[in-house]
Amino acid sequence: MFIIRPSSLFEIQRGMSRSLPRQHTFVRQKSSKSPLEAYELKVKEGKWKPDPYQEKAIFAVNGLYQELQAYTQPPVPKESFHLHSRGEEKTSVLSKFRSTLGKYASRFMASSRPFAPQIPKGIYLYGDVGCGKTALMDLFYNHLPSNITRSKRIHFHAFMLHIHQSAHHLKQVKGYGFDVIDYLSAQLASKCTVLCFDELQVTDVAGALILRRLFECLQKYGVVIFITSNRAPNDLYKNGIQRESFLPCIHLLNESLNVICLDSPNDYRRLKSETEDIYLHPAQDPLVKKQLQQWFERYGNIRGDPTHEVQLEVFGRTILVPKVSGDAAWFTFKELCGEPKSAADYISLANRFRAFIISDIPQLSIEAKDLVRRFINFIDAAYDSRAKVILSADVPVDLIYPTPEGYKPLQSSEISKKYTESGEHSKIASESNYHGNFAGVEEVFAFSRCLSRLAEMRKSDWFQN
Ligand SMILES: Nc1ncnc2c1ncn2[C@@H]1O[C@H](COP(=O)(O)OP(=O)(O)OP(=O)(O)O)[C@@H](O)[C@H]1O
Repeated sequence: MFIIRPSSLFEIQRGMSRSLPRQHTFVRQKSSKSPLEAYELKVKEGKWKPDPYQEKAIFAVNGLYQELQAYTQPPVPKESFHLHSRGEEKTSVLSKFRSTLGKYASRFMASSRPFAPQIPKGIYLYGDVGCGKTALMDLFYNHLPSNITRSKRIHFHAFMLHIHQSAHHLKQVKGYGFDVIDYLSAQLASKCTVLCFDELQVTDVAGALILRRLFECLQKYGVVIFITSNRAPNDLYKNGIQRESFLPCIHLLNESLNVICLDSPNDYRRLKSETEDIYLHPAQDPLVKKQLQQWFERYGNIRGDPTHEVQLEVFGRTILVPKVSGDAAWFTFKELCGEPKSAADYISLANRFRAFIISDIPQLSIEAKDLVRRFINFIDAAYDSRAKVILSADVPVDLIYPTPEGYKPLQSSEISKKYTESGEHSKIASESNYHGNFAGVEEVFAFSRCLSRLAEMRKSDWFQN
């Protein structure tokens, strides 16, 4: 048994940034072309298919590029990112006066215009799965004008994990009166003029509240934001608890960003091409079991590194990886998703292993939100690190969880009826604590995105590198 253990909080935080998959630490390719020119070239060279929906969006993206050519971000006020000045402000009369003035000023700014003057409107690009949102964002990011020297492109999920971690640490050091999000935004603003967030989702009330404050602060410090999401701003955190406290954030997104719907019907991940037979069913079939073992041996190193257990330590917790050989890990679905695991856990796993075998996936009922959410988080992490994933399930992979086409919200009475059904699968499925009429609606959409990713991850060229 091996234990991998970061030694200190510093290590954990460094580990966090090191543990971000390649896509999160995205390196910008510099280019003299505009995003529009780069797009046209891709189509001309036949690398991309012509798509009128994307063309409309790329014109708007190019408009932002042109505005950025004339934009200079105002310097971040020094006191905004000094930990000490904030903590010490309470002591003198003068600083009390300054602090009161500051509060009035910030209240005024927050209510009327919480962003730096002349900041170009960023972009909020949303649409269905696989229609090219990230691809267009990447075109923008890789073809920023030469005057924009500082930029970041971050996967939203990983970014929020980082914010939660840093906020937790800062609150322990500075106490609860400290405006953590403003401080972190100032830090970020001092490092980037343009910030690209890929795949924004809002799934919990804490995230919703952080987001609102974060966007206010980033705009105040003159950071131009580009967001991609599967949801329109007005549909974010729909049916969420205390949604009313998120409405100002929606208002801010609508007001300060150019909201573009990429309503293309194309899911480019599903374009026909050679695929591997890696999503196997039924899981109990001896042939399926044999095939899984063969895949494990193909990516493991059975002779040099016989199958063993590994304990991986992530942020002070231990994740047990029951079967490991070389860079391959094998979990049953229950081991991977049957108990609480965070997105950070899955990101760490995806960074450590090159290939995953996930066996015995049951067909989940709609109320098995926690289980499917963990599975989706795992696939997201594996996709971002380009890991190979081989699955066995009771049913074809498309049927593991309902998709929007087959979705019908359950009434509470139907849910309780399902809970009373006996058997292993209904036991797994009954873990969710949800009791409303919209059980699993977010997860249904998230799962269809997950299927789009799985479609790309079974293509032969995914397996070639
Ligand atoms: N016009 C196009 N022609 C061919 N392939 C394309 C085109 N646009 C995008 N793609 C490819 O389609 C795949 C999916 O695109 P992308 O990741 O940008 O989708 P997305 O809208 O961000 O999906 P999701 O919502 O699931 O994250 C990528 O491999 C991308 O390079």
